[in-house]
Amino acid sequence: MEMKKSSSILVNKNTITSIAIGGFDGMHSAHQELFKNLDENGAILSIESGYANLTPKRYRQEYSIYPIYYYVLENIRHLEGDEFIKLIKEEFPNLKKIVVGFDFCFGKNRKYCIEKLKDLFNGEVLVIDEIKIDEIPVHSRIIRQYLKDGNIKMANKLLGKEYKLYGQQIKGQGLGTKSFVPTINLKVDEFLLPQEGVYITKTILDNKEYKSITFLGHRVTTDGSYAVETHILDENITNDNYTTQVKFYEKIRDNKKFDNFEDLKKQIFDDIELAKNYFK
Ligand SMILES: Cc1cc2nc3c(=O)[nH]c(=O)nc-3n(C[C@H](O)[C@H](O)[C@H](O)COP(=O)(O)O)c2cc1C
Ligand SMILES: Nc1ncnc2c1ncn2[C@@H]1O[C@H](COP(=O)(O)OP(=O)(O)OP(=O)(O)O)[C@@H](O)[C@H]1O
Repeated sequence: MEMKKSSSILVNKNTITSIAIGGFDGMHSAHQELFKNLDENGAILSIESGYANLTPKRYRQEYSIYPIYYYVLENIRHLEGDEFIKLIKEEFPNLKKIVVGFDFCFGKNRKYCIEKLKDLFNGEVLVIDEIKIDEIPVHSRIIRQYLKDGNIKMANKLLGKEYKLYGQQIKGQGLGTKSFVPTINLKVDEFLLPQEGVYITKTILDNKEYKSITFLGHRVTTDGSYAVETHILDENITNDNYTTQVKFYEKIRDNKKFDNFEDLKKQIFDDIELAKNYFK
């Protein structure tokens, strides 16, 4: 199906004939399976719990061609089952089909689930069985845990893409260029930060992608403060104040305290060699 990405603000809800419902933090491979079952006038109904940190709300549309409509859980959680369905029918008057996963529940105390949805909705309800990859069920909470454990490979496998976060460039200690290597220091809000350590990454500056290596953690060797720092391989990038994106590929080691700057510097150059070989 050849379709352009559509933003929910540009799409009239009257044209929508199918929706997928859920939280959709991560827009991971199981979520994408749901979206495959939407028709060409499909939409995503994303229920905001406030906990999303894999793809915070304003970054989610990037991962689907279907327009995303957001509902705040706090505002709808008190609804009884029939009230919830009534609301959806009012919002999308031409709705014919609802796509949800096997564990979808809704309404007050989440007491209404698939059977109730089929009873209450006078259209098609398509239920997707639990999607697993290598026997591991695909869920946002499981992906979060892999990231917290530094297991980027598994997180990416379940995501169906590289985990990517957005950050704002900030000033560092000013030590990097002088004593080690130049780095872009980032302030990251909203996104889950993987475990402390050194990672093979790609960094996107103004829509251009660069091979990079990224350190996340407390700078235990220098000032002890928490930092997210990216060093771009192969190129000399002057620090321009672009919103920066970092895509994670693999963790190469834990954060470590070094006895002196010289040892840390040696280690950083070894890390850089490893990263260069990874991308060969
Ligand atoms: C690839 C790489 C690996 C790093 N590894 C560590 C580390 O293991 N331990 C540590 O304390 N700091 C580590 N750092 C952070 C350095 O301490 C940091 O770059 C230095 O303090 C300069 O900071 P600045 O950019 O704020 O001036 C690493 C930095 C890079 C780029
Ligand atoms: N592995 C899966 N297989 C099939 N459907 C799924 C799967 N994971 C989520 N869904 C469905 O996708 C929609 C969005 O669900 P939700 O946002 O709760 O995803 P989740 O990844 O399970 O999140 P969490 O881990 O926070 O519960 C729901 O309709 C849900 O039933």
